[in-house]
Amino acid sequence: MRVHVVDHPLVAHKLTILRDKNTPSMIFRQLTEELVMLLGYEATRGVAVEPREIETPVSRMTGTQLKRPRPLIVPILRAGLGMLEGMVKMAPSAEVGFLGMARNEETLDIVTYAERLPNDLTGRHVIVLDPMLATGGTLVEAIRFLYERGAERVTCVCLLAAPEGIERLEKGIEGLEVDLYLAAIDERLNEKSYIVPGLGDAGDRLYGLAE
Ligand SMILES: O=P(O)(O)OC[C@H]1O[C@H](OP(=O)(O)OP(=O)(O)O)[C@H](O)[C@@H]1O
Ligand SMILES: O=c1cc[nH]c(=O)[nH]1
Ligand SMILES: [Mg+2]
Repeated sequence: MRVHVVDHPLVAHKLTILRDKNTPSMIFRQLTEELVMLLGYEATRGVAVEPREIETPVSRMTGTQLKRPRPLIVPILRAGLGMLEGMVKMAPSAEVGFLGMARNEETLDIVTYAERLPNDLTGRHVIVLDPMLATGGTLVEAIRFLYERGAERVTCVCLLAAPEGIERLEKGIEGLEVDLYLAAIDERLNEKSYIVPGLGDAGDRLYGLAE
């Protein structure tokens, strides 16, 4: 797995406001979108392209276009949904599929409660969106699932990760090719497996309290 931390003053600035517990949901959603655009720019550097012949008003030229099949963006519900709009703005011709996964806050077991993806992901570059990589359980499940469906390549875009989660991910997906893009790697997990200092529960901060 290749881990890329996007080291940029705009990312650091926006992330600081996002972490602040006094930042209201409306601003949190807006900042999430802006951060995803910045991370998404880096994360899409490696998307497959092909030449395209065009005619400008002045001459013919060989330009570039995204290769088909286009990348498939997969937000992990709920919190990943807050990252979708920013990513789609960066790659408007990409397709979108959905994975609904929730971690049981007591047992930390992962439940997949929704899935709306193409049955066959052969040849697809999948870009997974989830703001938080805590224990890594969710992302390990998601990545394995996508590769089992035939994905050719998986890129994950997260806002924050705990070192424990990165380690578990590395072991859990050994042998699978994954690029992980992050705004920051935090200190650790607390006793409830929340990221410290983190930003709290991303789903709750985006959308209000979960049932
Ligand atoms: O690395 P892990 O320990 O698996 O935890 C990370 C997961 O926890 C959060 O989702 P949550 O389960 O809270 O669901 P939600 O988005 O519906 O709030 C987050 O968005 C990740 O999906
Ligand atoms: O810190 C954390 C850990 C898991 N999920 C979150 O939303 N936040
Ligand atoms: Mg949550």
